[in-house]
Amino acid sequence: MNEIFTARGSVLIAGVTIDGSTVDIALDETGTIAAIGKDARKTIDADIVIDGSDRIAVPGLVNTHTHAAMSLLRGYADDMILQDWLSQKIWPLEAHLTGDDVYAGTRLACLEMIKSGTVAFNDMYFFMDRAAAAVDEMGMRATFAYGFIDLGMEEKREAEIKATETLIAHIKSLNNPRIQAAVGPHSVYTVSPEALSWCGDFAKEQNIGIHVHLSETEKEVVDCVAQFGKRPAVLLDEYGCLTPRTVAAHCCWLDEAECRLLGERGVTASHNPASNMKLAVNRAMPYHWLKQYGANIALGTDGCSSNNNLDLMEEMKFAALLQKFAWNSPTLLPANEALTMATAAGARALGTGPGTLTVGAPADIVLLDTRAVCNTPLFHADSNAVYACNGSAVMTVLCQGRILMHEREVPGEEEIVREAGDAALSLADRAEESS
Ligand SMILES: CSC[C@H]1O[C@@H](n2cnc3c(O)ncnc32)[C@H](O)[C@@H]1O
Ligand SMILES: [Zn+2]
Repeated sequence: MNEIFTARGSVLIAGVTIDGSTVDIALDETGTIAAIGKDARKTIDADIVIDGSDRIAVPGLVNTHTHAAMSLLRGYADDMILQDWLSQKIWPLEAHLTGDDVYAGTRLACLEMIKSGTVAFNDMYFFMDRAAAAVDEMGMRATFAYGFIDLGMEEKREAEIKATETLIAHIKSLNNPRIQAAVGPHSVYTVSPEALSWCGDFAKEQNIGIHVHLSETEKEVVDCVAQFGKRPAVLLDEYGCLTPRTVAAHCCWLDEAECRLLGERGVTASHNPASNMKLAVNRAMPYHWLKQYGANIALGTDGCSSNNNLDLMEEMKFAALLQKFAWNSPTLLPANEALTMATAAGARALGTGPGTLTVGAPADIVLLDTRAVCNTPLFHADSNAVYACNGSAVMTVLCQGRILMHEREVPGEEEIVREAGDAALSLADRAEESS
């Protein structure tokens, strides 16, 4: 293995481009940005030197909504409407998932995210202790929520409460600053009011975040109003589930008052444009209202079964294009805002630092290839990053100062891909046999 992956200590990224200027970035032994500037190399005696020529440095990307191990379900069921897709294909297959599957699927997801510039993600799924083990090995950051679904059944609710408590105790016991826990009520259509209330209280008691799907489809809103006499965001708020540490995924069908509510509560709205377009949810997240009312607006891919990849570079372009198209405004969501959604807003959502390249920030850094076709010509780096490039322009990735990928090499790639491929086939076979 290239010793750049095993060496530890201070790092110098020499002569890299940031905002059109050539600078050095010096990282200390704790993985913090110690200095940025023309002479930053003089501030440290670097143990590791990365040549930054022909590279643009941007902050590491943050994926604020995914189900990482669904990488195993990539291409398993496409071109369906959401409710049928979940109830006929996804949930029956997920019933056969094992902890080993989630470990293999999460490693594959981490590999894919690292290769496209993502350093941190917000995950909601099952067997999350195994997902956490995978993330620890891969060197990324993640926040894990057990996907809580009780469907109004008391017995199931008790089991989901236990599973949530067990996961959170486990994650806290790891005492790993890269790995955090959240409470994960799946949605207002799968979680009872009693359970939502428990989730809100428990998140507050544990001082952790909440990860929830919100207003993904019109049906969700119509059914919620019919059943509870209020819209989904209002219902979540009533049970204490809208907080500054809540990440609400999708938010497609929010009305203006709900956007104001999310802004007032300091909630993060995670925009998932590829998944929304593929599942044809028929309305784009109202970015303009959420921005107007001060919500934190970040970006997510959703799972690999509705995207079907985890490339947040691509997702920035989908976000900018979908917003312009849906709201008939070519000036909406310009490239620099798409980059902010994928970096600083995501980092704020998960509490992983400022999500900027600034002194004192965690060294979560991505180096893009200036020689790539997508960066030629290079009039505006933000424009190229959002509209022209995808994850293949990412050359080097650091998380907390540790080099996770260099010159597109990630240690263990072949084995990760092979094991995940085998796990996916075996999972599909087990589901097939039992049907
Ligand atoms: C209980 S863990 C998460 C749960 O959510 C399912 N899921 C994946 N994508 C979506 C989506 O777009 N909307 C709703 N639910 C989704 C996933 O398969 C798991 O069962
Ligand atoms: Zn989702």
